[in-house]
Amino acid sequence: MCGIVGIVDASGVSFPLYYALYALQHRGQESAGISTFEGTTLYTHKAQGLVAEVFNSQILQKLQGNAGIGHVRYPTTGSKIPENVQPFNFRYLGLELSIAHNGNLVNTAELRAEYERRGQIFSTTTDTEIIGSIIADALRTSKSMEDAVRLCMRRLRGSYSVVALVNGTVYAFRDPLGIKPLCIGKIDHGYIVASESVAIDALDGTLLRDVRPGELVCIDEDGLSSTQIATANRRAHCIFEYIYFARADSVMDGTLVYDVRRRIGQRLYDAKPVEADTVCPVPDSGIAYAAGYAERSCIPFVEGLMKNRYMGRTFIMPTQQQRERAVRIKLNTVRGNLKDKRVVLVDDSIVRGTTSRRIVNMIREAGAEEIHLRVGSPPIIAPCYLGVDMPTRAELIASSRDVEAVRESVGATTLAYIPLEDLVEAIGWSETNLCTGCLTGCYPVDIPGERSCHCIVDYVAGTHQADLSSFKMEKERTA
Ligand SMILES: O=P(O)(O)OC[C@H]1O[C@H](OP(=O)(O)OP(=O)(O)O)[C@H](O)[C@@H]1O
Ligand SMILES: NC(=O)CC[C@H](N)C(=O)O
Ligand SMILES: [Mg+2]
Repeated sequence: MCGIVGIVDASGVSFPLYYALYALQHRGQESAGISTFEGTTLYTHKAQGLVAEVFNSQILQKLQGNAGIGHVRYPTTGSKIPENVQPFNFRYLGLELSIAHNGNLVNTAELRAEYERRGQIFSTTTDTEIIGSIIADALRTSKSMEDAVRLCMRRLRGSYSVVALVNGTVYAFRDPLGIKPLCIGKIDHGYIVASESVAIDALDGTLLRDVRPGELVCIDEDGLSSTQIATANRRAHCIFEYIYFARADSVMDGTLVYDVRRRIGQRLYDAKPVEADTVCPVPDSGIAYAAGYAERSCIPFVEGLMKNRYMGRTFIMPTQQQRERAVRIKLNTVRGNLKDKRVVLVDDSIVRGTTSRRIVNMIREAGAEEIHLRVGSPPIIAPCYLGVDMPTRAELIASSRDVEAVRESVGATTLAYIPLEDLVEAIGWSETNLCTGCLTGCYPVDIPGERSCHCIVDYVAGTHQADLSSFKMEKERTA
């Protein structure tokens, strides 16, 4: 679930890109990269590590130009090797293309084989390079960016929000189902597209609207324009973005994520009330849920776990050993707030069970009398193929256990999950407009061996609509 950003700003982009990536760090901790363009030169700096480790002001000063893109990676296809760090560059007779992607394709192998047969040489093992190859190949044969993106939308199966820098113009597009988020903002001297609105906030910008599913947005020195490339009969926004991935202060597809999580917390109490002394969140993402639960139950919100602020997210770490060790360093108990207490412990999700098992144990050792675990998502029973690194059923604690067996396995006194209908209502999109694959085992794209709920996608004979007025776009969003 990487983070992407694209900026055109008349006063230079490397520092704004850096700040935007900083705001998106929670979406990918493995590597970071920026490409900018000035004159005829494409500049790129990228490496493994956190944003603050990869860049410093000297490096940023060398990334010249008024247009650029950036990426933070959380690997889903292709391992954790330096070659797979984004953005990826493609150069051909004066064409300078750089590309960054959030999402995951499910037809990578067949597309790669096809392009290899056509003579394409690949230097990474990611799905993203395929997207770049399709675009570079189309532009090389003098097609327009609109045609190149139309070809992508016809050929790619899976999720993709993409930013591309083509000779100093920034393009952004979102798959026809809008699986991964992408939004547009106005900043002082230009425009920004980013995975989440917190990146726009970091630059003191204004969120204009989300990129529509199937839309191609173009930003250059003249401003912003947009073309609808494809339309679908439904959306499929990733439900796990609302549950875990997005920052609570982001507005995503029209909804403040904090509000969604707080509403879920309230409904969690309604679904299975319990008598207790304290409501305790599992930081970070359990906090908004616990706030809602405490509000509805009138049980005091008390922090029984403290998070070490220098630790990243543990779920998105690549190996189980790293995740296990990290949970203990990341979270510690506040003993005085737990001793002899009946505690409602609220978290957003139980995926592998690494976190819950460990902290239930820690809270019990701190002297809690009862631990009632409440979870802001239904049981996660099926893998994600579309951008979250939970690839097999075997690693998901709820895929082969019922609620009672999960409770026993994590050691809680009671355990309750939010029902899917309540989660969907709290989000505000109908279930048919959400991707619920990890909760239901039914996916919005065809995946061999899995059930799919079919979607119909139409390709629009796209006319380029100049749309330079931010006011007009704002009105559109609120209409
Ligand atoms: O069952 P598990 O496999 O342990 O995964 C679920 C946990 O992982 C996530 O937290 P994480 O520490 O990644 O990030 P956070 O600080 O944003 O909550 C999530 O919020 C759950 O707490
Ligand atoms: N999490 C993501 O969006 C990852 C993008 C891409 N699939 C990669 O693995 O690099
Ligand atoms: Mg957590």
